Amino acid sequence: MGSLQLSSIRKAFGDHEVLKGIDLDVKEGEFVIFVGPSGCGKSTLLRVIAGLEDASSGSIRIDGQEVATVPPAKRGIAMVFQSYALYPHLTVKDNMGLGLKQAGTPKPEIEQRVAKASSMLSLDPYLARRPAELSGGQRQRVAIGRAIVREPSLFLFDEPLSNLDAALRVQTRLEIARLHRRLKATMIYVTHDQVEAMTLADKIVVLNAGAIEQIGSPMDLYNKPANIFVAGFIGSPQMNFIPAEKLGEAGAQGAVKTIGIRPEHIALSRESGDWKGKVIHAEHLGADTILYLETETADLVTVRLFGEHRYAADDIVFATPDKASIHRFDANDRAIA
Ligand SMILES: Nc1ncnc2c1ncn2[C@@H]1O[C@H](COP(=O)(O)OP(=O)(O)OP(=O)(O)O)[C@@H](O)[C@H]1O
Repeated sequence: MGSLQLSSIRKAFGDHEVLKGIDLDVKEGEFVIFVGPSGCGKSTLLRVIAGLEDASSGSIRIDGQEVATVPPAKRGIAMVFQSYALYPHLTVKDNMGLGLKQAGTPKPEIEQRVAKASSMLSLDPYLARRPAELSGGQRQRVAIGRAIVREPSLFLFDEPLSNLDAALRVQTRLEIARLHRRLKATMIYVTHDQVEAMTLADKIVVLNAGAIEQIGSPMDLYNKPANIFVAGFIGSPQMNFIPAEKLGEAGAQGAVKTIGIRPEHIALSRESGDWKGKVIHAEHLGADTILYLETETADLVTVRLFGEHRYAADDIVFATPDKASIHRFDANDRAIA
């Protein structure tokens, strides 16, 4: 239960086409994450799957059944929103059970399903409280609990962690990962947080201006980005891009227009190396040191070194890219294998 196929999904608001023909195959039990810049259509795509928006054209099949004309409540989907969307006057327990009650589920079954979800999410101590008496993280767990009790075949999450502070985000992220392993349910999740995407997803869908740029596992996208957009979007700090002609490679390999090298794939030395440069800024993060260099070949090269290093602004250094980790792109920004 819980497979999803999207074919040629288009969505326009007036004459503004927000989704430009989306094809996607999600297998039962998969954790799929949509990422992309603000406004690229992530939330709209999720809302179309949920039935909260109608697609302008295209087909949506859940477990092989076309659902384009099936109302949201009948799609076997539960959605968790960034804003939690809890009822303030109801207790945690009643918030979690409300959907089942409205669907006419017998009371003993509601009790049993709420108890199970509550224990899974460590919400037992809070069942009698109202949302105002909970922290943001606890509220989001209640919203997730409300989704779980419905035993949907498909969970949809719309930036569920973005209202939480950094520590709670990590904790709730781990809870969602554990939940996915326990429930073995299909989950589709929208985020603009790369770390969430890289750590939770079986499969990441990178969207840009209403179209899919690439679909792949987190490590596929990191190691084999299909184009400059994906290469620049996945990985932080961002990959360095250098016009090939500046490196003298264009002559040797005519099709190569741009060279990409990730900051963590560049070695640094004070004595010798491929590119001479000057440190214009150094960020000492403890676990990492991030250096921004001005070099003869590129205006700005970002280098990420593991651990602490004593480089400072104005130091003269030599940077050497790891040859095996270089990405090459053609004139259409596509990766050259
Ligand atoms: N109801 C609507 N009416 C008109 N335009 C809309 C509507 N909903 C979304 N849009 C537009 O569609 C585009 C995609 O919006 P969407 O919310 O899907 O993007 P997103 O990728 O989720 O962005 P963000 O990361 O900022 O939430 C935007 O240009 C937005 O302004």
